[in-house]
Amino acid sequence: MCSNDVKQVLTITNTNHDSFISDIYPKPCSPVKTEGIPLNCSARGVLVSTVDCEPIGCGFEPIIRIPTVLQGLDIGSCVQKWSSLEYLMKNGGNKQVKIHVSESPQMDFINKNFVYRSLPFDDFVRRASEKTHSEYFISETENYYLRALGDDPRREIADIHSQFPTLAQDVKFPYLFPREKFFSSVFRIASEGLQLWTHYDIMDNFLMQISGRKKVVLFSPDDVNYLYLNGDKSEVLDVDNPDTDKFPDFYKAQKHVCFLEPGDVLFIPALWFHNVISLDFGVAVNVFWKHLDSQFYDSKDTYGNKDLLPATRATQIIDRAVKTLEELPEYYRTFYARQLISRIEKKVLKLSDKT
Ligand SMILES: O=C(O)CCC(=O)C(=O)O
Ligand SMILES: [Fe+2]
Repeated sequence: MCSNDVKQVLTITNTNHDSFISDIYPKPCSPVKTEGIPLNCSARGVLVSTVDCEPIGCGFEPIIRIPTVLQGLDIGSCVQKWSSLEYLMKNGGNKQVKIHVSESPQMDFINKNFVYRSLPFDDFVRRASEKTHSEYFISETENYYLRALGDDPRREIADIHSQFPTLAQDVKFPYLFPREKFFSSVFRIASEGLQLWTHYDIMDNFLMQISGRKKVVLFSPDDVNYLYLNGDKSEVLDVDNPDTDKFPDFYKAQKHVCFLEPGDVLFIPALWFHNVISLDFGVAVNVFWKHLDSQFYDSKDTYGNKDLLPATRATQIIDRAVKTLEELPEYYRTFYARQLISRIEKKVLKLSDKT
């Protein structure tokens, strides 16, 4: 049987930002003015604030835009303090949080094998940290996952400074991107063994692992056709043991794997798929930022998971085209459908006639 090619994610272990930056950006280039990004931003702002490796005006030429584990960054005292459950519970308080609860440790968004419930934050932390529960919703071995939201999720963007101000004092965000591009900071707390569905996000992201270890499997956006997408999620949840009858092309997708320890920061570029397994009970905070000009993003999207506006518009146009093709008899429909597909391949993907 064919299996996926596996690559280790690049890890950068320097503890010093500047030398870390110069490892990645060895080639200074002349500043170029780019809208939205101040010319005088520090070298730290360079790493991930651009797309397609274009020079962005900070005197460095970005050479990578791939997932990277950054070790040795100073992300604050949370790494020491939050290893104590008592500390986390006391300083997180008892505000209600909405959580995912499932019997299976493999949480599946597409088949919805979980329920949403609410608990006070401190009770949730205690339950998520234990393997069997005396109080439970479904069963005494149920699994928990928190993806924190704003207090009024339809209006408010998740930010630990607003929703968990006391705990937020312990966290230093890795501002390797311009501060004004910041979008949200999200608490992620999971039971041991929990596997989170394979999905992509539309913004660049630093996933800060604060306590517990995690295995992350990533896939390049170039492999989208092998990932059996349903919205922004892949139908392939069990990436290490996929159903090959259902997902025969999945083995063609290259896996990029890394293991995160407390204190590690994983850069997940926008559109890179990720599947996350918590090897221990663990706490993470991730920071999303708008690396593109703000006009690309839906301003009403408080979750930060809506596709970019032109992508949404293009999808709607294609849906209309499909509906219009349905007016034709099948013989004609397939003929024109093939032509439309090859038009997109030629004009957008720049594939030649032969490919
Ligand atoms: O670590 C997790 O729980 C999920 C992380 C994630 O999906 C993200 O940072 O975008
Ligand atoms: Fe994500």
